[in-house]
Amino acid sequence: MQNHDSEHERERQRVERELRESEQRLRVLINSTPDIICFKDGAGRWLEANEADLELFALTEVDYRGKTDSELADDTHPSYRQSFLACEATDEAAWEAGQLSRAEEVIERPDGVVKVYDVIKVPVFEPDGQRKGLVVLGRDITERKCFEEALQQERRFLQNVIDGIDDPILVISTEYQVLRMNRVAREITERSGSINHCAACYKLAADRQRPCNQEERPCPLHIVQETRQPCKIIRHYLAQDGSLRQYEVAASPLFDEHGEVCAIIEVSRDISEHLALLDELRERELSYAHLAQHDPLTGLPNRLLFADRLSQAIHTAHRHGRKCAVLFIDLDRFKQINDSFDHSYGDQVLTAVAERLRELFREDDTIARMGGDEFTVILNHIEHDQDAALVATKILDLFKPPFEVLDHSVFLGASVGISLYPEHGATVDDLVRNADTAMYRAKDSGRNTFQYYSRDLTARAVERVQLESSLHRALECGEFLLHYQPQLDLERGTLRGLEALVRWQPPESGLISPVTFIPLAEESGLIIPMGTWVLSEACRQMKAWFDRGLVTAEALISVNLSPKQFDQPDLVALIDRILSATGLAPSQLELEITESTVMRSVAQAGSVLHQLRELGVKVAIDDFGTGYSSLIHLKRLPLTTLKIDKTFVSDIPHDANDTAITRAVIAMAKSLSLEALAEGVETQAQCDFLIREGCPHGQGYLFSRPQNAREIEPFLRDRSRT
Ligand SMILES: Nc1nc2c(ncn2[C@@H]2O[C@@H]3COP(=O)(O)O[C@H]4[C@@H](O)[C@H](n5cnc6c(=O)[nH]c(N)nc65)O[C@@H]4COP(=O)(O)O[C@H]3[C@H]2O)c(=O)[nH]1
Repeated sequence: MQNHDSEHERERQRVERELRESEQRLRVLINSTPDIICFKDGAGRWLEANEADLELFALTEVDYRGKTDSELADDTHPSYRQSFLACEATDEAAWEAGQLSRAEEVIERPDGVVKVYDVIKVPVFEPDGQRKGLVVLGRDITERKCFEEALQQERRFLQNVIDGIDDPILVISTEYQVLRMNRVAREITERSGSINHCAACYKLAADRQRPCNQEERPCPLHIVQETRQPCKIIRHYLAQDGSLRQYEVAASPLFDEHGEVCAIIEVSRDISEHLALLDELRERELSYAHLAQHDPLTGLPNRLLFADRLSQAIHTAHRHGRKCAVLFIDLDRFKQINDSFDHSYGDQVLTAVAERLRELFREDDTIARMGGDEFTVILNHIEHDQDAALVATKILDLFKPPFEVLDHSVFLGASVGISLYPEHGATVDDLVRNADTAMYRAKDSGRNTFQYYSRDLTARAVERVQLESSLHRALECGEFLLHYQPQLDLERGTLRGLEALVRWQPPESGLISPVTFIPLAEESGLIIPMGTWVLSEACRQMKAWFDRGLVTAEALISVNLSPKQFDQPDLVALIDRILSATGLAPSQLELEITESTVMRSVAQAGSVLHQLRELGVKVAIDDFGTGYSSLIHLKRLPLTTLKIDKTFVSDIPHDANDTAITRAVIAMAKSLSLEALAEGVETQAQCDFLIREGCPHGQGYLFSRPQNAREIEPFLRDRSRT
């Protein structure tokens, strides 16, 4: 029994020793950690705490065991009070949660140091649910918290800085993700309904489902990634009020630690106002420039701008070896109007005059008001001296109808002075002064007229202007007629055909030669209607002669075509229409075109000639030998006849040169399989020479002068018998 007791005692002592040792090991263990560890019982009384915990709460010298937090709060320095009470509250929360809970607890120490602990509380229950004990583990996170706080502060500071900028700022990752934005950018995205600030930039800024592609919408992210340099682009946005806003988007790269672009900073600035201001300034500048160079009353260029334009016109004319003209216009009777009515009435009359003048001129002509009732005009590209007179006449015609101003009909006239570059001056001042002098001469010579600075030009221009207006009348009144000159087979004396030659028979004078009026008709464009009439009349007459048996089916009617006629775009169609209308066979029509007309543009002429040949019409080269035809070109063109110019024929067979040329032309015609026809055959000697040299055809006074249709008929009758 005693043995049993002592054994029991030894066993107890061993267990006690082991327990102590285990407790010591446990204590060493829990004391070896810097974390705080505490065990409480179900009523919140401290059972055990490690050294870290005791030191934290300055409990090393306090008998803490069996005391609650509230009791310890009374036993320790008052600065701990708040921490103990807070701890008690979080203990309770852990009990109620019934499971591990975690929270940060702040402990303010008597030395003023504030510690933050990350505290885990694990409640332990009895099987019947009674509270058994609470394990409290805490880690000092004061340093981390300080670091995080500093970081937060830094972030807040930076955010405040970018929020303080009034332009929207976005930081965008290379994955298009908006990483950060400032206040303005946030407000804009909120206003536009894109609340998700972390959305992709294309969704946020452009409401797109995929990244912008460079063509539709330039992407600063792409540009910066490619160039690694900052870039600027302009973007247009429709604002909520419907106005179009323009933003300048400046993007800069953000590099990572490897030097790679990891994001961009995009700063957008609304430059709409700035641009509008620039536009306004530009417009204002333009309007100042306009005011400085224009007459405020009529809006026409003023003296200053006129001088500038004239100097340009002189320069251009000089460079291209062309002419230009200055017209100086002074209103007749304007002073009377100004004196009879008030000045504002006079102003309105001047405005009306400016309006009429403006309508008359082409875009590249300048019309200016020099002051008072004086206007000037610059005519660029004057081809002939007389062209300026035609314009002056049109200006004078402008003044024929009265000006209706404020219920009054005002009759005005004008005097026009003309100076030409380079004949009448090489500078702005010379040309204006001389046009002015000419204008005074026009006033002296009875007003409502024009004068050139040089008198002989005026005389010629007047004649030309009159001739041109008479030509118009001639066409309207049917004053043109045709003469016909026979063309013969030189050897047999039979009729080859007839050349139609136009004449003008004005009622008040004798016949006028085409040499006088054809060039003018050509210049004024009148040649087109006139030429059409000649063609129709010649074809009609030829058909009539054919129908009456005066000419054979092989006989031709030759009609001259001037360069402008040849250039008509519908020439081939016109001839086709005339042939159909008159019933003449195409093979009976021969068109005469001068060498120079064809040589201007061989390619174009070739195409027209081919079309004419396809129609069945013959084509003769007129005045052959006077131009500079290249044989190669002649060979390529579908011609039928070469007409040897009468200047060569007139001196054969005496003149050695002309004889040689005529001989060569006949030989050339043969080698090109063309028919040669000599013009201006006046003597039998000429005719014999031509026959000897093998020229098959000719025309000239030797056989017949050109005569009207009725007069030529006996010749036709005679020849058709031969
Ligand atoms: N010295 C002399 N002259 C002779 C002789 N035989 C004829 N002539 C003249 O020589 C000119 C020949 O016409 P052209 O070379 O086509 O030259 C024509 C032609 O280029 C042009 N022309 C005439 N009628 C028309 C026409 O209807 N339309 C076009 N576009 N031009 C025409 O006017 C030019 C002159 O015509 P015309 O005054 O009728 O002058 C005609 C004719 O009268 C002669 O033996 N000796």
